[in-house]
Amino acid sequence: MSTLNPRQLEAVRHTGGPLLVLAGAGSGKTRVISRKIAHLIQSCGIAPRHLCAVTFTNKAAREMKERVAQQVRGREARGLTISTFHTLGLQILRREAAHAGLRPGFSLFDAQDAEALLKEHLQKVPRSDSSSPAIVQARISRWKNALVDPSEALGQADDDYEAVLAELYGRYERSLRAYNAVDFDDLIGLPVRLMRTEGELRDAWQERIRYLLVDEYQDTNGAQYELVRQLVGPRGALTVVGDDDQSIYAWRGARPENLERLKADYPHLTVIMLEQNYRSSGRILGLANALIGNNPHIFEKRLWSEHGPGDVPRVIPCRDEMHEAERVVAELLHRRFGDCVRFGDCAILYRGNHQARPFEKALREHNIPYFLSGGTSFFARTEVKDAMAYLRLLANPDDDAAFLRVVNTPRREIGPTTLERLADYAAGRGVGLLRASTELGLAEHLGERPRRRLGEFAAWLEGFARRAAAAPVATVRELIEAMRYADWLREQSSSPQVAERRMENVEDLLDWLGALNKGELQEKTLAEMVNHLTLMDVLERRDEEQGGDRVHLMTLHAAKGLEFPHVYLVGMEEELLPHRTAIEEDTIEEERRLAYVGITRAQRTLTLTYARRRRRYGEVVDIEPSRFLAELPSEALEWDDRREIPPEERKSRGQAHLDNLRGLLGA
Ligand SMILES: Nc1ncnc2c1ncn2[C@@H]1O[C@H](COP(=O)(O)OP(=O)(O)OP(=O)(O)O)[C@@H](O)[C@H]1O
Ligand SMILES: [Mg+2]
Repeated sequence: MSTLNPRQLEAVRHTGGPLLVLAGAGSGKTRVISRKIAHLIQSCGIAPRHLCAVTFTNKAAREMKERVAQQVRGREARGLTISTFHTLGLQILRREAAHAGLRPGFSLFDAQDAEALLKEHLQKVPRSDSSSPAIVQARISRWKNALVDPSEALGQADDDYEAVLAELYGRYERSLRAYNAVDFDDLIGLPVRLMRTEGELRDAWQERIRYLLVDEYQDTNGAQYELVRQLVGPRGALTVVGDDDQSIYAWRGARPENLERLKADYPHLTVIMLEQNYRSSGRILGLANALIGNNPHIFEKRLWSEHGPGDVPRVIPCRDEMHEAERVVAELLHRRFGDCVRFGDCAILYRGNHQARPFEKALREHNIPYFLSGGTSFFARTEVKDAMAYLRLLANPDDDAAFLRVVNTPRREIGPTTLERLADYAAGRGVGLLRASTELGLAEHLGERPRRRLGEFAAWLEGFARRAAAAPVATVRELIEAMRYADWLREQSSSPQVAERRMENVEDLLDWLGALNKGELQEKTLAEMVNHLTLMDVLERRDEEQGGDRVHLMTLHAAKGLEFPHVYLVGMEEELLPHRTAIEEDTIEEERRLAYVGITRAQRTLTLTYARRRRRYGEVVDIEPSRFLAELPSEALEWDDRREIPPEERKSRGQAHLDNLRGLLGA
């Protein structure tokens, strides 16, 4: 407890009623949570299994576990739950599956699976075919996050289009249930529904979770808010910490007003504000305060720091995105070999994932190790998931999620209604979908044509499965060829080059399988090889996560809650940060908060960069520096490389803005 300031200490010791810690970036909110967990176990005698802490990402959960482990010895912490909302929801659903109408072993559909399901329905519902599955899915997700069910959605629809979407929502839900599957939003929504309708079940969970702590509370959405309320109940054994200035998930239904709503829902709420920042040097903090000062505020906050002023934050203008990447890489090399800074202490943060590419290229060219968070891993690629699903199904005919993934890949004209009836029938018989496809009893539920299509598919696949037992790798190759997967990829991809690259990924997977089969694992069955590959995926990810001395690359959203000694906030440009859609939709404040999150990740140095030209949708366009640069106090920034802009270009579109900035700098 010695390293907590008096307000933090008060927050840790306050266990008598609900508590909100409302404070700016780097003020030790997350530290309060991890210390409080230790306090509740060690001083309040609450058994760890009755404690639950919720964080925003898996990475944050891992870090929190590490922080707690420093306070509480392994044995003492047994049974403690530190997880994301989704993992907590999954844990609840696993226990209460039957109450939620799910059978054990239900599948979890990721966004891709869900979109594929919607695509099928889009072809069936009149007037819906012009919508993209992603847009429909986003709408459904918003409904689910607001705890609106399909019939309510239909009731609320005020035009035809909304009504069509609500209808799609209903069909989507029925399919999910028929497949014994849930999607990500259900992980929160279904537990909430259960707690609302089944008093005993809710009481049991309230008994189980005697104290709940929530980090990054400003980004909870309606469903998550309600889950917290149900779990906590009248006892109010709750600590939440948050910062309204870091609310950056409005687009996913997060509601910073949930901070205010707490006061209404818990009249005895205590609010503690923290004002000392322990993370950043004074100049960096000054920039952050100045920037966020341009947003209106629900709660006024001031942050101060005892650290010295530190290095002056810099701005580096660059010619284009490649130049930007090279400049940053040159800086990194300089830090590494000039200042003996670890690569792992440096982070490159950007608005959108696509911005990572030039950086990856430049880092590779200079042999700088890096770790890209949130990029698409090999095993998350559609084509690799397709091939893996075929492998899984060959190895285990009962793998229903794999069956659903491949039954229409490539297209086999087997519609959602057919699949739902098949799922109903299979559930009644207690067999997997693939087996059910060839059973005679199906005739009572399905017409002749759909039954024939299903039967043909199943027989075709079973033929391969039999041969796979003796010669797994060769058989899988044959299968990929027999279904003309390469042609399907060409049909599905935006260009022949993309299709080719995707086919190469499939080839890579097959090569990998071949190597496994030849190597020490020669005797292994297909099932064992598949499990091995799945495990490799897990291992690879874990390796990435723990990964040595590497530069971090991630989006601003992914950087929330983290800190790095040296931060490069790149692409400080109009239409990038703030993002173009935010400019169009007038949601600049959220973009400003995003920039604030970026700046406040930095501990010792902060470097802002922008490109004056950038390739956008295949065209090179002139770019203006971000308005947020102009909002920063000029005396607090060092402008790099002023010669960068040749005089003849001074009349370019971005010039007015630059002149403005220069004026501020007195240059
Ligand atoms: N009382 C303290 N004494 C020394 N260091 C502290 C203290 N409180 C917090 N810190 C350190 O300050 C840094 C920021 O703390 P923490 O991550 O908990 O802040 P936060 O409020 O959760 O930030 P964010 O809003 O970005 O999530 C951490 O490195 C933490 O260890
Ligand atoms: Mg935090």
